[in-house]
Amino acid sequence: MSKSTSGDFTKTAGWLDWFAGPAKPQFQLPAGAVDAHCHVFGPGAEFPYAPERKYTPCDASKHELFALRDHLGFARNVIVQATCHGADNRAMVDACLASGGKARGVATVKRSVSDEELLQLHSAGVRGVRFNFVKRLVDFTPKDELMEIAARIAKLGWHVVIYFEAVDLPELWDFFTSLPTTVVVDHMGRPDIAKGVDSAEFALLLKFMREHTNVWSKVSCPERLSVTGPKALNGEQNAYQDVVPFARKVVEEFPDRVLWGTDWPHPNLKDHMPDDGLLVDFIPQIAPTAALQQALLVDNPMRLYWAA
Ligand SMILES: O=C(O)c1cc(C(=O)O)oc(=O)c1
Repeated sequence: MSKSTSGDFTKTAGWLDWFAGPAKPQFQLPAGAVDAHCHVFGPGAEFPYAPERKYTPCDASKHELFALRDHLGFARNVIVQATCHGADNRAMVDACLASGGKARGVATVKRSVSDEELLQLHSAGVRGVRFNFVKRLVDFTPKDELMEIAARIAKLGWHVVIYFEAVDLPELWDFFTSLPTTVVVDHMGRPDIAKGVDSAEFALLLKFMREHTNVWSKVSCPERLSVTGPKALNGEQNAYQDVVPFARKVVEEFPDRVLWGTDWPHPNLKDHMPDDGLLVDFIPQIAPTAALQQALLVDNPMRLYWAA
């Protein structure tokens, strides 16, 4: 049965709901593992979707997120503000506050945010802001506005999460490299997997991380990036083979600056909805040793999100 969208909302046509009844992962997560990229959607009746949104999802509540966390064996979540909520952080903040210290957040704010609001976000567990440059998700925000926000949140010890597509990195380079904080790239900067791991496009992401030691990357979303699969469905233990060389390269070269997350509830997937249990089983393909797994899943996210 299709999942609902509550309140006065109708799901975007063709919307794929998150996978019900995920498998128990075969991969045993290390103790204290963090799902460092996931979202909550609404519920729309309680936390309305933003008027400026580009899609309307099915509801995906904090209760469902926490149940998934426990089922998969994660200890903690980092809840990233989804663009369907714009700069209204209430659903994300509510989830952080209800988590009993098991969730931190990444917010979206406008230049008009007050210092007091930033402090309230901090005490709810927010430790970063997200700047989004994916044109199908958001309208353009002037760079001077973003830089002003970055300077303000730097004082709180927060970082900036950036979401962009690989083809846009050259034009965003100067802006990204002048950010005054730790900078976390979402989903490896969305490389075009069909171009191969030796492409000039992916080389630019590696250069970005090599030359700028404040830059981290999430090695997440193989289900979004993969062209040839196989899909994380029906017990598949070797999913998304074409993404493995990309993520493994980043994990092995920058073991102290990588994060992993489910991306649940997987907004805007068009082809299939992965089984999140099998997505967890993808991790040892890209982080093959216990030391790499400990850094990726525990030490790095704890340093970035739970240091203070
Ligand atoms: O590729 C996407 O559609 C997507 C969207 C969002 C969001 O709407 O916030 O977040 C993500 O991490 C990925």
